[in-house]
Order: sequence, then C-alpha cells, then structure tokens
Amino acid sequence: MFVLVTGGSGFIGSHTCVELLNQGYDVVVVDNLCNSSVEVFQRIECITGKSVFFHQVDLLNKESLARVFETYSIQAVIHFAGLKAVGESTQIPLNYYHNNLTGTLNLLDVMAQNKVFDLVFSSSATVYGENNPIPYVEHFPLGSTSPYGRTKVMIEQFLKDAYASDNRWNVSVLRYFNPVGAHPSGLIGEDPNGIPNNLMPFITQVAVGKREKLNVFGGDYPTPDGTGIRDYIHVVDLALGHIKALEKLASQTEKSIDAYNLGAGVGYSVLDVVKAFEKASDQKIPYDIMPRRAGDIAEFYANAEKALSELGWQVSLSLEDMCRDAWNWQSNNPDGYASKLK
Ligand SMILES: NC(=O)c1ccc[n+]([C@@H]2O[C@H](COP(=O)([O-])OP(=O)(O)OC[C@H]3O[C@@H](n4cnc5c(N)ncnc54)[C@H](O)[C@@H]3O)[C@@H](O)[C@H]2O)c1
Ligand SMILES: O=c1ccn([C@@H]2O[C@H](COP(=O)(O)OP(=O)(O)O[C@H]3O[C@H](CO)[C@@H](O)[C@H](O)[C@H]3O)[C@@H](O)[C@H]2O)c(=O)[nH]1
Repeated sequence: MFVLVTGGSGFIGSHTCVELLNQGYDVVVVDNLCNSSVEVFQRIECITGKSVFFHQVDLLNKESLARVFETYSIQAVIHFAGLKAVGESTQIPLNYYHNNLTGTLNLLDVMAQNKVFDLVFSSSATVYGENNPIPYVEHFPLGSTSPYGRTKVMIEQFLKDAYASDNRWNVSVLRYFNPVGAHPSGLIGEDPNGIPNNLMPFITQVAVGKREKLNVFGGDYPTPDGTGIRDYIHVVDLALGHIKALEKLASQTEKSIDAYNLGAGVGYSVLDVVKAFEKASDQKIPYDIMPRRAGDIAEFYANAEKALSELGWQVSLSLEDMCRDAWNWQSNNPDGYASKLK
C-alpha cells in the first residue's frame, strides 16, 4: 500500500517514514526541503534497510504534485508539510498563510481528483488557544494566538467542510503536544536552522557546546517551580500514533473526521526537563531565568483518553527516554545532518 507523506524529510515526518517502512508500507515522500535535508533518506535506509520514493515537490506547485499521484497508486496521505515557527509566523504571516493554506488546498484538490480520501493531518495543541481549561479535551472550542496557529485552526475547518460536503473524505486530525527526542539509533533527529526556538534542541545545543547557556523564559508563572509546563511526547511515540490513525481510517466502513490529542497527558516544567536532561546526558546545563516569552502560556497538557479508546494508542516512552535519545542524536551529530554519518 502506497502512503504519500508530505513533509516526510522533516523532524516528525522522517520518524514516521521509519515506522511506516517497518510496518511494510510503501512510502512516497514529497518535500520542498525548505526546512530539511535530503541526507535524511540515507539514514532512514540505514535504520530500516528500505528506501522511500522521494520527490522534491513544493505543494504550491500543483502540477508537480499531480504528477506524483499519476506515478503511484496512492491510497492514503499523511500531511506534515508546512511552516511551523510561531515567532516567525508573526513576522511573515502572509508567507505562512500562503504556504500552509494554499499548499493544503492544492493537496486536497489533487487528492480528490485522484479519488484519494484517507488523510492524516498534523495539527497542534496550539489550536486550543489560551482560554481553555487544562487538560485540553478534543471538543473544546478552537482559536489561536499566532498566524501559525491560525493556519492549523483554518485547515481543521477546511477538512470539516470538505467532509460535510462529501463524506468520502476520511480524516484523522492529530493534535500534537510537544514532540521531542529522536530515533534511538541516533541517526535521525531534530535539526533546526539557526538558533532553536524550542526548548529541547536548545538544551542539546548547550550540552554539545554550541550555545553558552539556556534562557528559561519566565520564572514567575503560577506553577510549582515558576517555569512553564508542557506535555512532552517522544517523537517515536508520535510517529506510531500516525500508524494507528492510518489503520483506523483503512478499517472503518463509515467514513469520518475525528480529532485526537497526541500527548502523554502529563505536564513537566522547563526545570524538570533541564534536570531530566542533565541526568540522562551527564552534562551540566547552565541557565538564566529570563522574562516571559511573548505569547507563552503557563501550562498545558493533553487529555489523551480519546486516542487510547479510539485509536488504541498511548505513549510508552518517558521523559528520560526523550532526553537520552535527544542527547544521543545531538552528541553523534553536533551539526545535525551536516555531520558525517558515523
Ligand atoms: N514540531 C513541533 O513542535 C510540532 C508541534 C505541533 C504540530 N507540528 C506540525 O507537524 C508538522 C511537521 O512538523 P516538524 O516538526 O516535522 O517540522 P519540519 O519543519 O521538520 O517538517 C516540515 C517539512 O515540510 C516541508 N515543507 C514546508 N512547506 C512545504 C511546501 N510548501 N511544500 C513541500 N514541503 C514543504 C519542510 O521542508 C519540512 O521538511 C508541521 O505541520 C507542524 O506544523 C509540529
Ligand atoms: O529557549 C527556550 C525555549 C523554550 N522555553 C520554554 O519551554 C517551554 C516549551 O517551549 P517550546 O519548546 O518552544 O514549545 P511551545 O512553546 O510549547 O510550542 C511547541 O509546541 C506547541 C504545541 O504542540 C506547538 O504548537 C508549537 O509549534 C511548538 O513550537 C515553554 O515554557 C517555553 O517558554 C524556554 O524556557 N527556553
């Protein structure tokens, strides 16, 4: 069975490709490589002994995308491709709307033309905005505080409207909490461009000596240690959630659109993560407590019961595993994919 993975050379996409290949799926990847490296495919092959069919395609180029659908008998799509930096999205919002919304509309159009209706979409906990109580439950009202987040809210609405108009659409919307870690092989992982925006890659770059110290954004939140609390999820657990979602789409006779939180259902503070990382890596992480980062909220985590009851999915890896694997990746690849394969 051919599965098309958009954005399959990125952080979460590459880990999902590994799990798809391990389960025997044939994998076709389209990615424009705007935030990833083609080097990842060699590493995926080292891990799985199998290769993906890669096409360097921008979703904004509908004709190129259509040619991929003509080449393979695609049965389902996992749609990761998109721009994802919250801060950057406030600087160049129109690029975010153009890339994420137009890219998705092109994909949906080409899928429908080829009568492919099974879709797993990468959404985010950011769609719960800032006014919902925690833990977040899937039926809560949606809204977001950044242009990036609004692209996710809007795409979720596109998908609901598409299903309402034509119930051949069969869609699983996965709302990720905070994906971190790396494949335990240390061959693939997160390779951000420039200064990392996110906590774990910043910590690993401090540990490997690329950054002097961590800035902890906010020490005065109403949380036990004053730092922000998030629901961190190992990227391999997250990748496996996509397999469960695909299996459900393929097995159900009644087509549907459903949203699922993919999180652990547990919150850890920034300082919890720092301590867990220090223990797992045996490295000291110097840090300064700084003012809060604009747009951050004190605390959120998932209610992950729906994913367990309907997809049969739950996390199996701990914060310790996330830190160990993130460190294994970073220490073996100090320059990410630009590092020589050991
Ligand atoms: N990493 C997170 O913290 C997080 C959290 C919630 C949701 N998500 C979502 O999950 C998805 C994957 O995230 P990731 O962390 O793997 O990001 P990533 O940047 O590593 O991967 C996204 C991939 O999409 C590609 N891409 C972007 N625009 C494209 C276009 N127009 N055409 C073709 N390819 C394009 C990029 O080159 C990249 O390889 C994204 O949709 C992101 O918004 C990520
Ligand atoms: O250098 C840093 C980076 C982060 N933080 C803190 O660490 C926590 C986690 O931050 P980060 O890793 O940036 O994740 P979030 O801000 O929670 O956002 C991520 O997780 C969301 C939920 O999935 C996604 O929507 C976003 O795209 C993704 O960036 C927050 O309390 C931050 O203030 C620091 O203290 N220092």
